[in-house]
Amino acid sequence: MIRTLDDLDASGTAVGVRVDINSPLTDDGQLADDARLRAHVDTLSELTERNARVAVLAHQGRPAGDEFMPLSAHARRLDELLDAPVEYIDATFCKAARDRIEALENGSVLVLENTRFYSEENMSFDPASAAETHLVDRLSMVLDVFVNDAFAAAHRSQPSIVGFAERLPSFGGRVMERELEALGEIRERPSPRVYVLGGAKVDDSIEIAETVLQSGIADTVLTTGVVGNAFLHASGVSLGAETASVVTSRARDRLDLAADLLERYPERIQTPVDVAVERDGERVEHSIESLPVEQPALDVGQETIDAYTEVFEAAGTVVLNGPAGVFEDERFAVGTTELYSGATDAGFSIVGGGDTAAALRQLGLSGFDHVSTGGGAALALLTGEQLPAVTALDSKT
Ligand SMILES: Nc1ncnc2c1ncn2[C@@H]1O[C@H](COP(=O)(O)OP(=O)(O)OP(=O)(O)O)[C@@H](O)[C@H]1O
Ligand SMILES: O=C(O)[C@H](O)COP(=O)(O)O
Repeated sequence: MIRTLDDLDASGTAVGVRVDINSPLTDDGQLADDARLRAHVDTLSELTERNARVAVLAHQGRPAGDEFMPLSAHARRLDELLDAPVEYIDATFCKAARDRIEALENGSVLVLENTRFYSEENMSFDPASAAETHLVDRLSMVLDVFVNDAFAAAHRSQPSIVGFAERLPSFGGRVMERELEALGEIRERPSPRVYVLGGAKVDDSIEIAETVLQSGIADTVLTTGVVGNAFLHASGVSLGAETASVVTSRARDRLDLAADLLERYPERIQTPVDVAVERDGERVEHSIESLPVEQPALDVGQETIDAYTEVFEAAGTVVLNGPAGVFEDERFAVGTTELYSGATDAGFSIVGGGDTAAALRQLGLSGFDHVSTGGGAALALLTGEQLPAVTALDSKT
């Protein structure tokens, strides 16, 4: 069990808070979505209301990526979202940054610059080595305690995620606490547990299917999206050249594993029984028996939706990751809309995945028991992995 804000006497202390506000950006570097910022409001407000001096640490994008940007827009948005004053400095751990932290008034917030502007933050370290990095070493001089609220980056062993717990009294923030509570005890959630794997990360999803089936975390895996097409292809269904080419370009070396899983778990993996394609500008559905067709399969069809919805009705827990079709096009958002809505009928429904959460907002879907802020971190927990951030916090409790 990690220590939480309930265990922290925050008043007057300088608290370093690692958050994950890595967000989609517009072409001119503005925030396209602020969901991850809003998620951290509880933790940050609680600390400022309790008179702490708060230094926010966060990353945005990856080096050389399109979204590798300063955190100035994030700081402006946090200033709007929080009642406390929020400042920004384009430095992370140099003397100027440390002086600003020391000069902070109780109850105010300073957003430090993108941690990934510094090379060490883009590498993996064990906690003891992470504690020796320049970022952790220098910030530890001016911080009294550390709060890790960055659940969505908890699967990374980067200095700002795992290093501070070696140097400072460390606690999990409210996002970290809530996510671990909802996702950490997946084996305790009511069965049958059903995983719906869609989207386009085919190799990852095939591996997840193997882990959750083998470990018994999932009773049933339902496949949709390109993942569903990949399982169909692996089972020998001739989908047509276009769909097969999307599948093989996405699944580099895991199609054999998909075929193997279908043989090992014939009763526990379901593949689509029909698909939707575009013909003359219209959505047209085809049963699997009537394939191949020339056009690419862009969504699951109505019979698949009905069959999967029936599985949800008897499910104790449903975990969904990845859209069921090309939801960006209204004609092919049917599978995603209906399956995600149907899943809310299960005893407990969990949605994970950064793009998935964006799809839900775009399609106006809600009513889930838990929508995770994490993509990779959520899936890592839902396949039973131990997260480095949690190990670091745990070891110091
Ligand atoms: N049948 C299909 N053919 C082509 N593309 C598809 C199909 N079904 C879904 N997609 C695409 O998959 C993409 C999303 O897949 P992705 O695996 O990135 O989702 P995610 O798991 O929510 O993401 P993340 O793991 O990054 O949070 C969407 O852009 C959607 O258009
Ligand atoms: O968006 C995410 O999943 C997290 O912010 C982690 O980002 P990363 O995959 O670039 O480490």
